[in-house]
Amino acid sequence: MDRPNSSLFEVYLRLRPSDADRDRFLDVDRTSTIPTHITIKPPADDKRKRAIEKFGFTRVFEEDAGQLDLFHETGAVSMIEGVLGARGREGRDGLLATLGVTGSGKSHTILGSKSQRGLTQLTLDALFQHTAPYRAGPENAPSVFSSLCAADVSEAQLMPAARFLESIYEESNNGRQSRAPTPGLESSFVSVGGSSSRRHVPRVSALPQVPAIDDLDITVDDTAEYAIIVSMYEVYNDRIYDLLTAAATLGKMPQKRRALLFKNTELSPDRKVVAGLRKVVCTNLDEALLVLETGLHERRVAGTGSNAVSSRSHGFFSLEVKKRHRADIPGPWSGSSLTIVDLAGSERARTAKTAGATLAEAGKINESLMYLGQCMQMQADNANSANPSVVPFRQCKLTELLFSNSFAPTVGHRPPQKSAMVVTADPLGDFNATSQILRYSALAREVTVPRVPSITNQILAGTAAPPPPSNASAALQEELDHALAAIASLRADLDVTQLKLEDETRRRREAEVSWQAAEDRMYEMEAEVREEVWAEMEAQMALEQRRWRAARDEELDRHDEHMDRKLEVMARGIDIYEAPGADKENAEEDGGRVAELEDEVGMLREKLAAKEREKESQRSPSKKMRVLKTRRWDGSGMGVEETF
Ligand SMILES: Nc1ncnc2c1ncn2[C@@H]1O[C@H](COP(=O)(O)OP(=O)(O)OP(=O)(O)O)[C@@H](O)[C@H]1O
Repeated sequence: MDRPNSSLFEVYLRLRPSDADRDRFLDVDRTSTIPTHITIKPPADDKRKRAIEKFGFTRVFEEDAGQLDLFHETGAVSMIEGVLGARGREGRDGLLATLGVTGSGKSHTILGSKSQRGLTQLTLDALFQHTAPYRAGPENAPSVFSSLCAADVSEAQLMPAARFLESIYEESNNGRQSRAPTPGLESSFVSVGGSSSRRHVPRVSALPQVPAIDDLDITVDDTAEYAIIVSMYEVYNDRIYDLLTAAATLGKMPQKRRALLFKNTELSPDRKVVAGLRKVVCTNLDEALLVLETGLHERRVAGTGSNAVSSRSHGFFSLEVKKRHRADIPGPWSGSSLTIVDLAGSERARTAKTAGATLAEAGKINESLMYLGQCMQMQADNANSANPSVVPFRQCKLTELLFSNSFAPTVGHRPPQKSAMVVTADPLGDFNATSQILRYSALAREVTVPRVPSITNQILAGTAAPPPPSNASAALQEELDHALAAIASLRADLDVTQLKLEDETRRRREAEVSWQAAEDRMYEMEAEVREEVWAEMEAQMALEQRRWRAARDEELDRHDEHMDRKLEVMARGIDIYEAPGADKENAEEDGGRVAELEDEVGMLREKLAAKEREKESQRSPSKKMRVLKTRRWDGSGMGVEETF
């Protein structure tokens, strides 16, 4: 079984020492000087009758391997040289991650323990040691700091480490007037008391100092000057959260954390970056270690059934190395990042004794690790394939963060990131969970030594049937080998499919619930809208009615006035006619005139009566009416009586 020629990730396996009182299920193949293969055999009482499987890695580190072995042999040094960049050249991004079952030693490897430093601390130490003579200094001088801010491509908020650490100290002290001593000087921080958010910021001298890396040979570009910037974030429930911004709000009211985007920015068309992070410019190792401790404190941890302090999020620690040409007028800054990732434990949701939010978290963790598994499997298959398939890394935030920059960019000439994964395993731990991780992370796998099933034993032993001829037995054995290999491969696929199915089922249920809620809300909204429209229509109708009545009344009033004026004129005419002293000669002539007027009055009376009837039928009862009630004509003259 050969390892693939090339893959996106180098994959290392580290075995952790264990004193558990169990059978060992994992053995290292020692046929080569540098071990690269292991075999796992299922427990003797395995009901599923699984075969023995063999897996290949870039290298296997056995239980006695120390932190320095890992540091030297996993390519950490060449990654450091990568971010520093060759003389006159831009650097290359690097990514170092750990993957494994909960409690298998991921955090121990990457972050160390109480007594030992991990790959992160060793990398920081190496970077600060070797860039010391070439660092732009002082990094926090206003001109350097502002040029670093201007050169940032990720919409970040940069802050000098001293200010960042001071702000945390003061804030966590609930506004008490005290200043944090400058980090790096003897004992940076002491216990912070007097508030409900009491916390202890570690003394640098209390952090592990071993192993040391004094004799390291690292190539640095001596024509350049450097600056080192630290940022930390986590992927929690498929969202990216800044750990340093959260740390800076300690002691304040808890705020809703803002999820960040992983994207190409205007200034970063050639690679994706986490946008909007808080980044801390560190001038020395102690500052960087304190920032790391502060971010780690933020990272969510909780006791689960599988490990007392299991990481519930995928933690990312990013070391950005800024570089520019050293000259009287320095050149522009370029930057490369070395990202160190502590992946969450892969305990299965159903085996972890978790509940509520923790169960949901376990679901998300398993989901993202399942997608990671698919990507890892695909990259291993692709490495030796003439027709490589597309690695499906866009399925979740975790795989996007890990894989997006692993391919040559379509814009610019930036080399793709160099990546390494350290898979950790406990050879005396949980066989099912460990074998699953090994299956999808290994660079090569095969079923080499099939377990002979009991029926085969019987056939070969000749107890159940007459012994077949020896060549027939060999053929049968070979056939069984193939069958078992096929079964093992199908089983691996089944595991992945089962996880996928569980995930799909959960998603379907969630979708159904939200669909139902949306439908209910829709009905509610429809009823609300109907009521609103109805009320609006009624109001409009009432308004229109009022307007119409007002217009009608106005019209009637105008008409009444007109009639009144006419009657007045008529009455005045009659008065003139009856005036005393009119001479007799005019009487005859006037008689004719009176007859004419009488006719006209008759006509007007008829008209008035008609109008009156019309008015009666239209007039509103509330309206004050003027009614012409009676008119008398007594033959000796005309009289009009008005009544109201
Ligand atoms: N190589 C090792 N040598 C010594 N101790 C180890 C080693 N690997 C792990 N341990 C110890 O085993 C315990 C569990 O390890 P660790 O916390 O690193 O597991 P983990 O895989 O990170 O778990 P989780 O996923 O829950 O965070 C720790 O006490 C750690 O110190």
